[in-house]
Amino acid sequence: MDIVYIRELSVDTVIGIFDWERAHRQTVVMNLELGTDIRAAAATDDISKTLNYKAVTEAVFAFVRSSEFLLIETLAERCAALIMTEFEVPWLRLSIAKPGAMRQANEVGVVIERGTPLVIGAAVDASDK
Ligand SMILES: Nc1nc2c(c(=O)[nH]1)N=C([C@H](O)[C@@H](O)CO)CN2
Repeated sequence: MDIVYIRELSVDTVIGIFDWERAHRQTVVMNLELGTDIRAAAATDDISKTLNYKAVTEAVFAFVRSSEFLLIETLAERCAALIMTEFEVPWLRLSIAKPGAMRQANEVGVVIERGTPLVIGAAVDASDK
């Protein structure tokens, strides 16, 4: 499986369980690893044959910016569903961090993996040997 990735996507949004968090936007930082098969795009040099990271970045940015969830778990799950549905991504790993949410820590957050990794290439069958 190949991966198209987006690192350190920063978005201002309403997120959190406390009153002050409902009143002030905070920055969340996202990392995305998106399972794909890049071979058709590489063979043709054609953007339409790959997972366009610009399109994914813009869609995720717009969704997160307009969201108002309490938990980063909910935000992560909804972003995963959006990406897998709109961009036909079969597998992804996604992290969301809230830098500065905790005085004692540099950042806190969640990492989720969803879907089934793509298997690329012929499987080796032991009975063929
Ligand atoms: N697992 C989680 N724990 C906490 C969350 C969260 O979204 N997921 N949120 C908070 C508060 O909103 C926090 O960010 C403020 O300090 C606490 N724990």
